[in-house]
Amino acid sequence: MNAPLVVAVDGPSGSGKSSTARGVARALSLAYLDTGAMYRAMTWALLQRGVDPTDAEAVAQVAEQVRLVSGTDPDAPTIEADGVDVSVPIRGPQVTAAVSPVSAVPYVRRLLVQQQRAVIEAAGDGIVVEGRDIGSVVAPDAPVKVFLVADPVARAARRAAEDGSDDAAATLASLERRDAIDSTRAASPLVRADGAVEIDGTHLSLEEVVDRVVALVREVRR
Ligand SMILES: Nc1ncnc2c1ncn2[C@@H]1O[C@H](COP(=O)(O)OP(=O)(O)O)[C@@H](O)[C@H]1O
Ligand SMILES: Nc1ccn([C@H]2C[C@H](O)[C@@H](COP(=O)(O)OP(=O)(O)O)O2)c(=O)n1
Repeated sequence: MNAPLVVAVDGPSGSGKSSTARGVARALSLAYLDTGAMYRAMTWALLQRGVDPTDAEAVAQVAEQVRLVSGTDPDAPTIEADGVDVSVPIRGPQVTAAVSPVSAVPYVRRLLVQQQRAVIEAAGDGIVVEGRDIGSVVAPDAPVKVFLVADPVARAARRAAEDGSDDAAATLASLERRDAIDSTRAASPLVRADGAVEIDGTHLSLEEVVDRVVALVREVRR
């Protein structure tokens, strides 16, 4: 059996990774994996257990107990932690504020990268995987790698609209704080992977971004 086709979509917060990856998966009948949801679900489970997310040693000690299950249907992605559907609470402000330090802990990354590779191997025809280190660490051999960027002000405005917040300045500050931690951490920082095609979605519609990625996939499939 051939290895599944992997489409890696990386980029900073709010650049459009989830929407683009789901759109591409739908257009090409591929599976979809949101690795950010896994880091968020891990963070949720640690907070539930009373672990201080900035205490790297405690985080590493408890992380192994957490059982995550990711559903890969782009029309209805799911994420469970310890048997609980956490799709809603992982988007809340407590998890958003705590996820960057948790995802900077090398042991957490080792655990989750292992699980992500298992999901990729189990994907039939192929899978669109989105996150920060997919093209650089999780699937460096992916034949299609996209680095999606957008102007921070546009990213914050989109995210604030999505969250129903009228405080775009606060959203921008939170997003820039997370960008800074995610890009400067020692373990798998957000970088443009070797061979990744950069797409700037600031002035493109979601459909245009999806079409560009679909075209990249069709090129490698020819
Ligand atoms: N090219 C685009 N044009 C306009 N809005 C977009 C575009 N791409 C994404 N969005 C919107 O921006 C918000 C954040 O997108 P999302 O896919 O969640 O980003 P990420 O996964 O990178 O955090 C969503 O509300 C989404 O609908
Ligand atoms: N492959 C990944 C995916 C996400 N992360 C971290 C970095 C992010 O701050 C958090 C949350 O990721 P998520 O993609 O849900 O964040 P946004 O929705 O883009 O704001 O997880 C990571 O370190 N590696």
